[in-house]
Amino acid sequence: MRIGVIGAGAWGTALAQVAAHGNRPVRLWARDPAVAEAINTTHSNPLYLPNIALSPSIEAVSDPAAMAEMDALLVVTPAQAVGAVLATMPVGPKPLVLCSKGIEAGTRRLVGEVARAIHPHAPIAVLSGPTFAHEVAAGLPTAVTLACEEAELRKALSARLAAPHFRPYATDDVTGAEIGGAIKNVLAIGCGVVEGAGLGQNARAALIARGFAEMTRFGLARGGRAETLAGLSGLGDLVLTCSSTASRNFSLGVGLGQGRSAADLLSDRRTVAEGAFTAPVLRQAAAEAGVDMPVCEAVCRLLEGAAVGEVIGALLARPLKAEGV
Ligand SMILES: NC(=O)C1=CN([C@@H]2O[C@H](COP(=O)(O)OP(=O)(O)OC[C@H]3O[C@@H](n4cnc5c(N)ncnc54)[C@H](O)[C@@H]3O)[C@@H](O)[C@H]2O)C=CC1
Ligand SMILES: O=C(CO)COP(=O)(O)O
Repeated sequence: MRIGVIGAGAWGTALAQVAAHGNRPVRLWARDPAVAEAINTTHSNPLYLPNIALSPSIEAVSDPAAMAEMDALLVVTPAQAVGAVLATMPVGPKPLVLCSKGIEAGTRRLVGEVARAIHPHAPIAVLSGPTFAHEVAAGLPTAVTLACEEAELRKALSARLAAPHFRPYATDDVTGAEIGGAIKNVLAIGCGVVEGAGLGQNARAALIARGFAEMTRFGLARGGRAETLAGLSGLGDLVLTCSSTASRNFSLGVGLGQGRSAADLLSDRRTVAEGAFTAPVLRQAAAEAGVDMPVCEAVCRLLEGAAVGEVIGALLARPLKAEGV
């Protein structure tokens, strides 16, 4: 199975490196020809994944037509760009493996739903989990969820993408896998705020646990399964992203917690902090589904510039309730 990767940011490049293990040929599409040129000439991606030597069997291209020869395509652009980029790609009946984490603004569709609408003949899979790109690219042990409704394809993709340090766990719950990855980015911003404002470890653990209850409520309402939400792509990724400044979302939250504005923090970023885009869409999607998500709502308010003390105070002053989802 010849693998093509769409998107040469940190995660697309790391996934190309995984798929190229054992010197298997992989084609990596970069929007910017200069990025493709740098990858081909230096076998590295200094802009998005510095200090990692890439396999010479990765060939970078910037012409979408070059992806026509591939057997399966991994989609790894920022979530808000998936629709526009996929519309330019020669997909047809090729499987699409969605690796971006988010919900599309305006339509409130998960990335898999966006792909299905544009390429209705392409089978859909989702690869998601606790995966900092630089660790995966450095060959550190990593496990992911690989979701696909079609059993044969699920098996084939798992076998093709597995590597000695990279272990996919299979499920047919595509929706559940997508929802975990999208929502954890919003919650990670909240945990970063807790860190930046010095609110302590108890508060961070409370936010992770109550945030997970929100993720589960929303995931079940959209048709995902509880076991997926409690797995690698849900709880696993939530714990990772809520624990480290290696996360762009957590770091954004740290800045907010220190009193800087979202506009200021986002203005000097080349790399994507998906939670900032997902939060307002999630607020609408939750209202539409009738799901109460107070922690995600608090993150929206913080991104809009509300004061940390006021937002945390309002969260804590909510009526007391029973624990559970
Ligand atoms: N970096 C990580 O550790 C992980 C990231 N992800 C997800 O993968 C997706 C991509 O993230 P990264 O690779 O980290 O992003 P990045 O910020 O490193 O790079 C983004 C890439 O997308 C390109 N890009 C930006 N806007 C575009 C547009 N409008 N059209 C086409 N290309 C565009 C940029 O040129 C760049 O190549 C996100 O949804 C992220 O949540 C998932 C797992 C791990
Ligand atoms: O999705 C990720 C880890 O699984 C990467 O997290 P950040 O986008 O917050 O860096």
